[in-house]
Amino acid sequence: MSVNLLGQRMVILNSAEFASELLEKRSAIYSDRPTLTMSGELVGWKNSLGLVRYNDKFREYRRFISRKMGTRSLVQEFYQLEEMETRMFIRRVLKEPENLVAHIRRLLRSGTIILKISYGYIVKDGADPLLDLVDRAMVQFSELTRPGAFLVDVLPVLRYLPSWFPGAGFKTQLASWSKTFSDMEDVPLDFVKKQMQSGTNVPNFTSELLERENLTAEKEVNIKGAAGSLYGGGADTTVSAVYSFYFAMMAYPEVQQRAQEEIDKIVGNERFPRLEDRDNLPYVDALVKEVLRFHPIAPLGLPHRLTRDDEFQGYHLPKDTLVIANIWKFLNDPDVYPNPSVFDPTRYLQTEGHPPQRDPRELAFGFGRRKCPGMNLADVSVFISCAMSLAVFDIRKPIENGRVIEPVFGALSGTVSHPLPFRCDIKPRTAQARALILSSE
Ligand code: HEM
Repeated sequence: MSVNLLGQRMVILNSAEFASELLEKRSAIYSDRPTLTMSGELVGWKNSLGLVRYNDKFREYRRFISRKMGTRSLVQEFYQLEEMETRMFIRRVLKEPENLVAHIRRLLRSGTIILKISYGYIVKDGADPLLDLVDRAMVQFSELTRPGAFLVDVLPVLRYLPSWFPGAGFKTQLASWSKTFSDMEDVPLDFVKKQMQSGTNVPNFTSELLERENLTAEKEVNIKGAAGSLYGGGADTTVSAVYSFYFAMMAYPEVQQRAQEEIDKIVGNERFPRLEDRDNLPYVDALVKEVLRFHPIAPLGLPHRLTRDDEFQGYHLPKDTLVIANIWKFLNDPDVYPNPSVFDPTRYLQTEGHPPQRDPRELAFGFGRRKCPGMNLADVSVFISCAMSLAVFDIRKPIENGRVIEPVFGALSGTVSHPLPFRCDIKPRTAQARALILSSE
């Protein structure tokens, strides 16, 4: 489908095969990003990987990140951290099950994990200045990129007009937004440098690059940009996945039960499941795939910009076209995933006469050279959150005035889509499960 929005040509791909043909096989010309005047040019987010143009900076960022988490075996370095932090998460859920989202955010968004990986920073209990800063920056980013929020994105000329001019009022707040963005990159970088000088640094993404790379001013800018991008990309996405997992378990008790039976049989009840157990837990593994399909977290991915004219199946695509992959549609295609609205992990299990359905991870993380660089880490985070939760909790529909409340799934729109808030009843499965959770104290 092709639309023209005030002179900007956009092509929306509604077939996974087309996405692969164009964004993957012709990646060399389909990997640029659009220019966003407000958030990108004026506030500074153009230095964050998701918005970086397809150039040397892009290649350097990707190289930095791929060396740290580009393969499944590389992310094994984070297994222990993931398991430890997820145990803390489980304990918080036990103590305050009604604050489920807040706990998921603390684990995955508010970055106990990502801030440790990127900067070796340990988030303090209660108010934490760095956490507060990066969180503020992320909230501002989603405000700044809300479609239609700023006229200057449509009429870039407004950036040159005084703030009293109609439509240019954004200028009064610009300085404060830009400062939040630059602080988000500078404050943690200074933290790492100080830790390195004082010999108290816990090795991390930033310190390893500062040590290894031949440091020039430009390199340093790229290192802090790449580290900030990890937070930007990883903050909200995995939160959404784990939250929709809790919804699915409440709505599909038979799936929950089968996954728990598998864990009981393979892992037992004396310890939590570990990431090394994954190969022996095919149903839980399939369940994680279904979590990524059931609620597409990035329903339209991020737009790819075409850098020269192209022809495809008789159509002409002019240079500068924004090409959008309709990931939501790919993951809900009834020809690939029959009864797509049903949460069913058995789709991915091979049975007599039934080959497994396509692994949703091939679609959910985008395409070509812009494919999500955090996908291996995300996959590990989502798996361990699901497996540990299943091992110790029963997740049930809430009961109000003696009546079971039937769950209705809804999701918010946005670049990153979150499930609408829902209530669920979370209890330890057994006294032994409760003791296991508390033993992690
Ligand atoms: C389940 C979780 C996640 C999903 C579904 C997801 C999905 C995506 C998608 C669809 C894109 C756009 C790809 C494209 O343009 O074709 C993307 C980009 C990106 N993601 Fe993720 N992501 C997830 C988790 C993460 C994590 C944990 C990190 C960081 C550790 C991360 C970092 C990024 C970055 C930096 C980009 C921009 C890449 C670029 O423009 O070159 N993501 N992600």
